[in-house]
Amino acid sequence: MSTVNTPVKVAVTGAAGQIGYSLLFRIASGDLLGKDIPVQLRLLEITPALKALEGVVMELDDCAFPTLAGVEIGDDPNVIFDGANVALLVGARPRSKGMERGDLLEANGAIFTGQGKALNDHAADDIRITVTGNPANTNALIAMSNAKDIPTERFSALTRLDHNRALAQLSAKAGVAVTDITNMTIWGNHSATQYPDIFHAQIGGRPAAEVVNDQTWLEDTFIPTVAKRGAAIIEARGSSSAASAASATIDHTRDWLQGSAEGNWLSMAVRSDGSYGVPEGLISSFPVTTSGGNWEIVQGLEIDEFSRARIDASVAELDEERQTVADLGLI
Ligand SMILES: NC(=O)C1=CN([C@@H]2O[C@H](COP(=O)(O)OP(=O)(O)OC[C@H]3O[C@@H](n4cnc5c(N)ncnc54)[C@H](O)[C@@H]3O)[C@@H](O)[C@H]2O)C=CC1
Ligand SMILES: O=C([O-])CC(=O)C(=O)O
Repeated sequence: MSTVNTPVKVAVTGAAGQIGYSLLFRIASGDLLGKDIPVQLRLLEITPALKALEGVVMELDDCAFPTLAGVEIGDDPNVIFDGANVALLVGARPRSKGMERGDLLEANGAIFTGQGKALNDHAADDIRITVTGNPANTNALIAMSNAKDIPTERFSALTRLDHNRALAQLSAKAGVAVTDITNMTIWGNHSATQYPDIFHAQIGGRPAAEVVNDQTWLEDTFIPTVAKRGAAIIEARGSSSAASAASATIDHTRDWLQGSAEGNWLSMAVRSDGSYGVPEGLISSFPVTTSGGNWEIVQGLEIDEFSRARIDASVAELDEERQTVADLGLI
């Protein structure tokens, strides 16, 4: 992606927002690309937020990060995405009072059609795109559909926060370190319908569901806690997850670029090729392995009836979202 002297260009949208405030400093300090890779940040915001963003840039300057090779800011995606090697699409229109799901998809549709086109026309040939802004899966679908020259496998949406939340809940229940758990999977949509699957997860090499051996906990506590964690954070903190979302955005994109660990897999929402009965073309979360900037859906997992019903429910929601944005002419 870069020689030692050429900075990697990382574009971040919604850079003056909450997630941006946690994310930018981590990228600038080398957590995304490595401590010896210079990075140029290219930060996109809407015009009224540019002044706040200037303040964030002043703070980035004041950190004197050795890896930070420059910062560009602006409100035109055609300029900010120019030459970008990595794009983290965080900025999105939040749901406001009285807004229906369809309204939210429409409001974000305008953002992600424009950004998809701008990426198509201006990003570097090796661009990798992570969508964090909600509704993340369908926003990624919109951007992908509006960037016809970018290979579809370069688009992904974030379910790593859900994956990390699932690791944390399972490690607490089983009394093991998160590092003892492998092969966690989030299936489907980044929404309350998502399915965190511990039937294929392992704890110290044994099936996690067997180690826990508590179906009631799985159904009544684990799955709803993970799936509704975003709402619980909003309830407790008064605003949505930001530091953990930034951290997951780094984990997701770093592991995509640098490769997953041998013997483990990750959850990423990527374009379905029809695997596991997920309709082709939907951006759905799967177990994936990564290597050299590419991902592959893990094949051959046995899906029992319990898991099947939950995967199908989340995928049905994604299908409905796709239909809504298709009806709006966004894809
Ligand atoms: N996928 C996931 O796991 C998670 C996703 N999220 C989502 O991430 C998004 C950002 O969250 P926060 O940073 O907390 O929100 P925020 O409201 O603090 O920041 C969003 C920023 O995006 C900017 N923005 C809006 N439209 C834009 C556009 N067209 N171009 C560039 N920037 C634009 C806004 O001006 C604002 O500064 C939200 O959609 C949130 O729901 C949040 C947590 C987890
Ligand atoms: O629920 C929200 O609005 C924020 C989010 O996506 C999460 O924390 O998972």
